[in-house]
Amino acid sequence: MLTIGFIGAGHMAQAMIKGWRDLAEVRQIVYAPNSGAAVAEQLQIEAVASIEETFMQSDLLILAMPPKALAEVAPTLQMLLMLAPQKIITSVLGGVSISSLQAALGSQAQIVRTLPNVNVAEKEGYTAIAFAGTLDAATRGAVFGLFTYFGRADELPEEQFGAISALAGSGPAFVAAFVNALSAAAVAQGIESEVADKVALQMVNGTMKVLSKHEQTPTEFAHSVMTPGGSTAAGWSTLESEGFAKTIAKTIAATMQKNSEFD
Ligand SMILES: NC(=O)C1=CN([C@@H]2O[C@H](COP(=O)(O)OP(=O)(O)OC[C@H]3O[C@@H](n4cnc5c(N)ncnc54)[C@H](O)[C@@H]3O)[C@@H](O)[C@H]2O)C=CC1
Ligand SMILES: O=C(O)[C@@H]1CCC=N1
Repeated sequence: MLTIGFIGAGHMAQAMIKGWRDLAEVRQIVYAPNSGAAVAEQLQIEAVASIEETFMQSDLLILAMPPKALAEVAPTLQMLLMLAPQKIITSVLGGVSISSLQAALGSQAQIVRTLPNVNVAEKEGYTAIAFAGTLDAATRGAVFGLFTYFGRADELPEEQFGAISALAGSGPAFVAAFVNALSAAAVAQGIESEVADKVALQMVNGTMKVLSKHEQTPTEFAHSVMTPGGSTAAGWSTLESEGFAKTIAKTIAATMQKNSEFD
């Protein structure tokens, strides 16, 4: 039995717990100062009372608190790691590099830096992974296997984590904003809100399925919808003249800028 222990019980921890909960031979436990017990009860896992207890019971510890809480949590973990240096510490802290984690926890710590997204809850996640030099090949393979269980995972150079965080980590929020904007625009044209939400979701789901077949690039696909001289082309032209691509580029840049401030 492998025990995975979470420090932090927020949105990301909960998504990971859901994604892994039907994995045979895995037990999940969680610690968070105020919400741990309630989250554990809701997700039917075990709550533990302290960082020490989480550490001692876990084979793999997931740091899933806000990046700024690392300074608070690290001294306890650093001390515990002196007693059990083999524990694998997997961080999901946005923007926090392996070298910062090593500075906080000790240079010999077995650190994995990951960047999952909330879609892991439905096993449709994306996770970027980088390993500290201290991890052997077998451990890297085992951790990689856990993250591919709930979606796609790639080992990527840390320099790419900022852009990937904006794209894959924050991206679900931006896609949700797009769905919401489509639905709101239909409501403004007289469609009932429930109907607009349902139609927008079905359309986006269908589009993603077709695009995922990779038979056309997104641009080719868009052009296949645009009947020459037709209505889609008129809407597309407004999308371009109103600066849709520029807005997205600025959104990604602002997300990356903030992410870079956490290290
Ligand atoms: N939400 C997301 O989509 C993603 C989040 N992340 C990372 O996951 C981490 C958590 O983010 P969210 O779940 O969104 O935040 P959240 O605010 O939903 O959850 C944070 C959790 O950490 C706990 N916490 C706060 N201070 C703590 C401390 N000193 N010791 C132990 N636990 C503490 C809180 O009680 C809460 O359970 C962040 O580092 C974030 O960068 C990474 C990728 C995606
Ligand atoms: O908003 C954040 O800072 C985290 C990192 C990626 C998604 N959520």
